[in-house]
Amino acid sequence: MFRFLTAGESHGPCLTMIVEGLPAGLTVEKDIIDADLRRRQGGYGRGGRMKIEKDAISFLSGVRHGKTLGSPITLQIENRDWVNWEERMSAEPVEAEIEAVSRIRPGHADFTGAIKYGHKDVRNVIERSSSRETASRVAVGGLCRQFLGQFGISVHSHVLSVVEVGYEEERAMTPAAYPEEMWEAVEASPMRCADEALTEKMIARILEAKRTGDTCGGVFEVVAFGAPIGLGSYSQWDRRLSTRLGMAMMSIPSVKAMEIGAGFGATRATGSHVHDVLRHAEDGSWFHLTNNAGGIEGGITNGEPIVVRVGVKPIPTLAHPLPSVDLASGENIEQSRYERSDVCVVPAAGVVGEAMMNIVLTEALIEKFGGDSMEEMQKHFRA
Ligand SMILES: Cc1cc2nc3c(=O)[nH]c(=O)nc-3n(C[C@H](O)[C@H](O)[C@H](O)COP(=O)(O)O)c2cc1C
Ligand SMILES: C=C(O[C@@H]1CC(C(=O)O)=C[C@@H](OP(=O)(O)O)[C@H]1O)C(=O)O
Repeated sequence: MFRFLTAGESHGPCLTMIVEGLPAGLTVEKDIIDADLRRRQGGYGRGGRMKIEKDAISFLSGVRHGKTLGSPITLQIENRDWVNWEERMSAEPVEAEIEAVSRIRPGHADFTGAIKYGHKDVRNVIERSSSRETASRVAVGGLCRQFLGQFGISVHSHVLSVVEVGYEEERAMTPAAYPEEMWEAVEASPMRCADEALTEKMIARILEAKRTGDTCGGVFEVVAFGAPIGLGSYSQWDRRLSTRLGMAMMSIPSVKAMEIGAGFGATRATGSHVHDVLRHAEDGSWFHLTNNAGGIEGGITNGEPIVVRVGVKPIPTLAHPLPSVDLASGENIEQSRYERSDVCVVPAAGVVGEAMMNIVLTEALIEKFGGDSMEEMQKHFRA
């Protein structure tokens, strides 16, 4: 069984991850994980914190001489901002009076977290509800990416829209719709969008929001290539790959919607326009003429690219804050709190989405072809 846990406060000393269930003998490179961490830090619209952090992992257990041992893998990412927070975030009691945060930000976890855990200082909520935690997911996803690569599976993401600015035509989801050059253009774009003109328009939209103290959401797409037919199952609700991808994508903070394949679009057309016609090629392989199912039928991969589209709400912290409540006084106030914040994170959230796709596929691949070593797993996979 593959599983992982993450720990760490946003302004604490570090983030820690423990990953269990990867087979022994997998070659893992720190540089590949660090490159993913850098991609998550990027994207137009990020705030001041990303100028401080230089995310990179250290392996603390489970890897020797560049190969997994089959034992739990511990990863760590340093929070460089910690030096500015040592007193405010000290695990030990401190002499100094630390001012409590009490003005609730609408749309963040401030209200629900404070009420649920009985915190009088919203700082105690912010620290773990912060999406700093998504760096941990990307690190775990970077391990999974290297594992899946050994079985010919690769995962990419790109941005489809920011607020109302996006592709006007419905995009196909067949393998031909994703040429290799497209991903090169995505990686070169500050919006992680292959279309240069659209990239410019998205940036202009973010700037416009920023000028008025506002924030932006949008939609990203994650695509997995090379997954074999047969991952996931219809046998129980929680074994469907669609269920597991839904949970994984919806777990990303600020994600409010997800579609598989044509998604809501499939509800606006009739069956003859939606279902993907199956063909059998002369070499014995299977393929579909379209991919509206997004690579999953009956909760099981069908051999086509797995395509999910994920909706990200606008960032809750506004430079021009909304009215709210002060938790300490109970008074309605004209302005909630503003602190340093991102304005748009759709490109970064896409990289987190890639990580979650890598994680779900790793779990499903191990479930189907599992083995204690890579050699054993490769044998099962080939069979
Ligand atoms: C990569 C990333 C960075 C984020 N940065 C911020 C930020 O700087 N300020 C903020 O208010 N919210 C930010 N968010 C969104 C909040 O973390 C999120 O809205 C909050 O945890 C509440 O969860 P919910 O939106 O899922 O309800 C970010 C989200 C992601 C994925
Ligand atoms: C630290 C990260 O994102 C943070 C997510 C976040 C939030 O409220 O979710 C608030 C901001 O934190 P800070 O208040 O320290 O500037 C973001 O920078 C990160 O992505 O690594």
